[in-house]
Amino acid sequence: MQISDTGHVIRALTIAGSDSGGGAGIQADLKTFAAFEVYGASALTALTAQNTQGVQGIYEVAPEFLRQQVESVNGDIGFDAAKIGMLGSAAMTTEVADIIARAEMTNLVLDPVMVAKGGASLLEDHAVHMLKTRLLPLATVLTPNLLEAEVLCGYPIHSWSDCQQAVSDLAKMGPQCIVLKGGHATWGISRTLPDDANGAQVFDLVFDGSALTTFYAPRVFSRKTHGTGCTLSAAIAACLARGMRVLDAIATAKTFVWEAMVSAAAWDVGTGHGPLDHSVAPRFSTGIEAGGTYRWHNDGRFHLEGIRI
Ligand SMILES: Nc1ncnc2c1ncn2[C@@H]1O[C@H](COP(=O)(O)OP(=O)(O)OP(=O)(O)O)[C@@H](O)[C@H]1O
Ligand SMILES: Cc1ncc(CO)c(N)n1
Repeated sequence: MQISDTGHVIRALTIAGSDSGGGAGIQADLKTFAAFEVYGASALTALTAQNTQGVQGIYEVAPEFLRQQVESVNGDIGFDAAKIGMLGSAAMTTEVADIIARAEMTNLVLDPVMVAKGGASLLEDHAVHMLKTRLLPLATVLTPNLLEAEVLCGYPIHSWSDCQQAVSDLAKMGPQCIVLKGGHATWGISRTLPDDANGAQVFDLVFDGSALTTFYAPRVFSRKTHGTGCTLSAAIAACLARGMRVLDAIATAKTFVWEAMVSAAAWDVGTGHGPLDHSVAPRFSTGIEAGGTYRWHNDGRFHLEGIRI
């Protein structure tokens, strides 16, 4: 376990849904915290009966009981960072916003989970307004995928300039930093990316309110992508808990997801969209500067474009 300068064990809290299949949600978050040697606590918003093929059922937790879980953790263990994942309902979204606002929490990573990989809805439509107005302003880092960014912005995102417009509009809603995840970019959008002729690159576009930072990594051609978003946001939270700068935390988290995806290609869990391998060792990025374009190199790190290695 990592110990802080003041001598306490570094802790992170996940407020999210349970995935019985173990690949996404709370389970992915706790495995990720452990990989980063951060003590993980959890508060469950919902239980899903889920596997690599899809979501078979959802059992909602009462919002008051979510509050009780957070109070139990906060009153005894505490946490240095938190991540929010699946919220399920508008009532739960409001409850979590109230809890977070009152806790005056720093280091909050908000993954605006809306739909599972198989297509099941994980957020009521009318919760989106609450998410936008109550939770986005409290986020240190917001991590929408393309579909989630489209819902939050209210327009389709079909090109690189749409992506730039979207992160700028999302920043106006209050989060300090936005990571627009490009994992779901279709071949069409990939062709419109700078310097990507055949969609072989996956991009993430980061905006901190003043500068755009772009990360490119080689696309991993794998069906084992269940829980990539949960793992990314949990890894960012773990890195923030450890005291890392936001951009270094994002680059480190991306590296972890990429390595976990590549490693998972070697084995099978379930018959559908398999989970990642959370047992890979994190590789820490440092010195990532706002405004740069970073590209993955086969030494396993992101390098600033134009710099010889
Ligand atoms: N095929 C891929 N190859 C390499 N990196 C990928 C791939 N798919 C996703 N990623 C990366 O994984 C991270 C999560 O992105 P993604 O767009 O899949 O999130 P998500 O849709 O929220 O995930 P989830 O399915 O868990 O909800 C991003 O950093 C993205 O760039
Ligand atoms: C519980 C849960 N949270 C988030 C996701 C998104 O991957 C999922 N599939 N299941």
